[in-house]
Amino acid sequence: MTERTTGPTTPHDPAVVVVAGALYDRGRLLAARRSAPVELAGRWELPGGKLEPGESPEEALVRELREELGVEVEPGERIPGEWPLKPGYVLRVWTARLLSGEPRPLEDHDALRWLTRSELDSVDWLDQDRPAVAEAARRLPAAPGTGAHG
Ligand SMILES: Nc1nc2c([nH]c(=O)n2[C@H]2C[C@H](O)[C@@H](COP(=O)(O)OP(=O)(O)OP(=O)(O)O)O2)c(=O)[nH]1
Repeated sequence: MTERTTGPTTPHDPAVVVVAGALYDRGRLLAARRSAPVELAGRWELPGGKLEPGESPEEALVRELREELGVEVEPGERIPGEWPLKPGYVLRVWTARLLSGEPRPLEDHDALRWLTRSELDSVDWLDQDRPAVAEAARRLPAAPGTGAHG
């Protein structure tokens, strides 16, 4: 897909909102490795994309995860907070539950991994995503059958 090279042009322009999903399945969180643009390629993120005009964040999330991963998801709660990305862009994160399909890196990504809480540090997250991932991890349901709590 095309990459916008500029964000808002004046300080009064609202930031572009990037909606990303903390997609949970069986006690694991989905991490996606970016394949583009070059400055982000190879680093890991929460899949998602830009909110389009007239769309709710939940609609954007469902659309982006369908396009990028080929799955249907049900958005849950917003994870409180807003994280700055490049100038003029902010990241907001919603939890999401997999309804159908097995995620595949169809667009923007070249690898996916399901991570348990103890595996979260095993991938090289984008720096700007780390606080969001930490918040997402706090909400990670315990893996079934582990007896783990908290
Ligand atoms: N989706 C997503 N993008 C992120 C994260 N962290 C981060 O810096 N970004 C950046 C990468 C991109 O510059 C921008 C989001 O653009 P995108 O390329 O994923 O969104 P999109 O599908 O709507 O874009 P486009 O290709 O249609 O232009 O935010 C993240 O966790 N998730």
